[in-house]
This record gives sequence, C-alpha cells and structure tokens, in this order.
Amino acid sequence: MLLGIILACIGALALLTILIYLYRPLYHPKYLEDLYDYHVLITGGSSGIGKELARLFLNEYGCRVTILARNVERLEECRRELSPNLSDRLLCLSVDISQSYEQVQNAIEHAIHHHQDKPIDILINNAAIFYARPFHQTKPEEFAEMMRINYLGSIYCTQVCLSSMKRRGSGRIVFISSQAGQLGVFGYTSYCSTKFALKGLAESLQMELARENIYITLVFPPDTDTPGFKEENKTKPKETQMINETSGVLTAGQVAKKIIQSTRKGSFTCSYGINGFLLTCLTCGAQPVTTFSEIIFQSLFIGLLRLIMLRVLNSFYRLVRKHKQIP
Ligand SMILES: NC(=O)C1=CN([C@@H]2O[C@H](COP(=O)(O)OP(=O)(O)OC[C@H]3O[C@@H](n4cnc5c(N)ncnc54)[C@H](OP(=O)(O)O)[C@@H]3O)[C@@H](O)[C@H]2O)C=CC1
Ligand SMILES: CCCCCCCCCCCCCCCC(=O)[C@@H](N)CO
Repeated sequence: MLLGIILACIGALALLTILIYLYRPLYHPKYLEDLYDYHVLITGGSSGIGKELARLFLNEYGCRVTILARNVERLEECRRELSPNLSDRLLCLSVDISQSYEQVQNAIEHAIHHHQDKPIDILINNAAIFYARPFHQTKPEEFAEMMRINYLGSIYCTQVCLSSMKRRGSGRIVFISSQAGQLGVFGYTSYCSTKFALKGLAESLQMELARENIYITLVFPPDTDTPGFKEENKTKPKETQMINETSGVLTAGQVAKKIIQSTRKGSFTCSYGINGFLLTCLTCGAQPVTTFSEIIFQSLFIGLLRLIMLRVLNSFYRLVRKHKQIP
C-alpha cells in the first residue's frame, strides 16, 4: 500500500517534470536593472502616453531620450516642460515618421550623433492617430493614412533601430497597440486594423529576434486620458464610448509606468486591470510566453474566458442594436 503511494507520487512528479520541460517559457529575457544613460527613442513623445514615458525615462531613470513628433510648437513646449534646464539629455526632433524610411533614418542618425554616438537601446513605437467613426463614414484615404502612421511608421523606426541592436546583441522594442488591438469595436474599423497589424508584426518579429537577445513588448492600454483621447471624444459615436467604458479610463502616467516595467522584464505583452488581463489571456493565440504563470493561466482558463467574453459581446451587440432606434 505504502509502496503504491510512493510509486504514484514518483510517477506524478515525473509527469509534472516532463510537462514543465515541454511547456517551459520560450525565452528568458534579462531584467534591465539600471537604465542610466540608456538611449530611449519615443515616437509621439510630445503628448499623452509618450510624453509621460519621456518624463519617466528622463527624470526617474536618468536615460537619454529622443522624441520624434511632427508639430514643432508642441515639441518645444514639451521640451520646456520636461527639461526646464534645457539638458542635452533630451532631444526633440520634428519628423513625420510615416513619410519615408529615409526621413526616419536621417532623424535617428542625428539623434545618435547628438547623444554622443549612443545607439538606440529602447525603441517605443507610440505615435499614432485615432478617431472613431463608422466604416461607411471613413474615407479610403483615411484608412490609408492611419495605416501609414500607426503601422508603417512603426516599421520604419524599427528597421532603422534594429541593425545596430543586432550588431550589439541587445535591445528592446515596444509597440503600443490598444485593447482595440485585441477585439473589434464599433467605430474602430480603421483603428483596430492598424492595431491588430502590430500584433502580427510583433509576433513574427519576436520569433526572428529571440536568438539576437532582442525582446519585444506589445502594449494593450484601455482608454487613457490624453490630448488625443480628448480629441477623439469630440466625435466618438455613443456606441464606441459605451463599449470602451467597460474597461474604464487610466491616466497617461499609470499607463507609462507599466510600459516601463514590462519593457525592463522583456514581457511579450503588457495589459491593464482585470479586464485587460483577462482579455490578453483570452486572445493569446500563438503568442510567445515568458513566464510559467502565463502558461498555467492560459491553458486552464481560456475555455471559461470564451464563455464570459460571449456574454460581454452579447451586451455590446444589444447596445449597438438599441442605439439604432434612437434617431
Ligand atoms: N489615449 C487612449 O485612449 C489610448 C491610446 N492608445 C495608443 O497609445 C499611443 C499614444 O496615444 P496618446 O498618448 O493618447 O496620443 P496623443 O494623440 O495624445 O499623442 C500622439 C503623439 O503622436 C505624435 N504623432 C502622430 N502622428 C505622427 C507622425 N506621423 N509622426 C510622428 N509623430 C506623430 C503626435 O505628435 P504630432 O501630432 O505633433 O506629430 C503626438 O506626440 C497611440 O499609439 C494610441 O493608439 C492605446 C489605447 C488607448
Ligand atoms: C473576458 C474578458 C472581458 C473583457 C471585457 C472587454 C472590454 C473591451 C473594451 C474595449 C475597449 C477598447 C479601448 C480602446 C481605447 C483606444 O485605443 C482608444 N481610446 C483610441 O486611442
């Protein structure tokens, strides 16, 4: 009897070891302890989430920061706010990242030169435009423009930064997607597509880069109180607004803080709050994993989460139908 129990225990242990071996995290990024003097490039760093990221990297972590955005006045204002003593550790450059690879390349070369030839250690692809509008009211050129900025702009910046990251065998690349990059939402046909595209990009690129010691973080914020969000709210359809409210509104500072944490860890995903966590678990698909807790949670709960999501979706569809009756 005792022998039977011992054998069963050994058997269970062996099975567990095999399972743990078979289903181990795919890679183990090194935690970035000390970010001092890191060169961080933030696209769209003159406003909202990007600006909070710049503030933290600059003032809390002692990084060298380069910001790329278009509007010169906004850049100048941001420079005065983040670095009143006009430190040369912050460089603000005016460039439209969606125009061409060459323009982005020139700007980044200039930034590297400015920061004593320090290549980019962390790239944050944050710049984007967004507005919510039903499909039939969105012009074809608007689809193209959003894709050019939100998706192609990220490609250009990433391509420019990658060659030196590969040479040095280190680097972190962040893509700011959105919860709207995890599920389709009324009014976001153009925006969701650009954010879903980033997910395909991030997954494929991580598979190419794991052997280079370069790690990607894909960020899924809910609504965040930023100048862009205020602008979006002026014309946002009621349906979109009500659906988004399910996940609440965060401050740009809250969002930025967690982006930095996840980037230091090298986590593939970064999400917010309980809804964000569940949504990321539900939509993990074939994403890479970096921790055992993700493996366990995802494998045990996805079925249940699907059922919960169907209930939530049902309420969204009801809401959309109901609004049709109001003239
Ligand atoms: N706020 C929210 O509710 C949420 C936002 N997100 C995502 O977070 C990111 C930041 O959003 P948020 O802080 O609200 O945005 P804001 O609109 O407040 O700021 C956007 C920034 O991007 C810059 N930018 C836009 N187009 C270009 C371009 N072509 N070239 C260079 N820079 C550009 C803007 O500067 P300029 O116009 O001068 O170029 C600005 O600095 C975006 O990717 C957004 O999709 C995700 C979830 C929720
Ligand atoms: C099983 C789990 C249940 C989860 C519930 C899911 C709720 C989804 C809400 C969608 C929110 C979309 C926010 C987009 C914000 C954004 O990107 C714009 N502000 C533009 O920037």
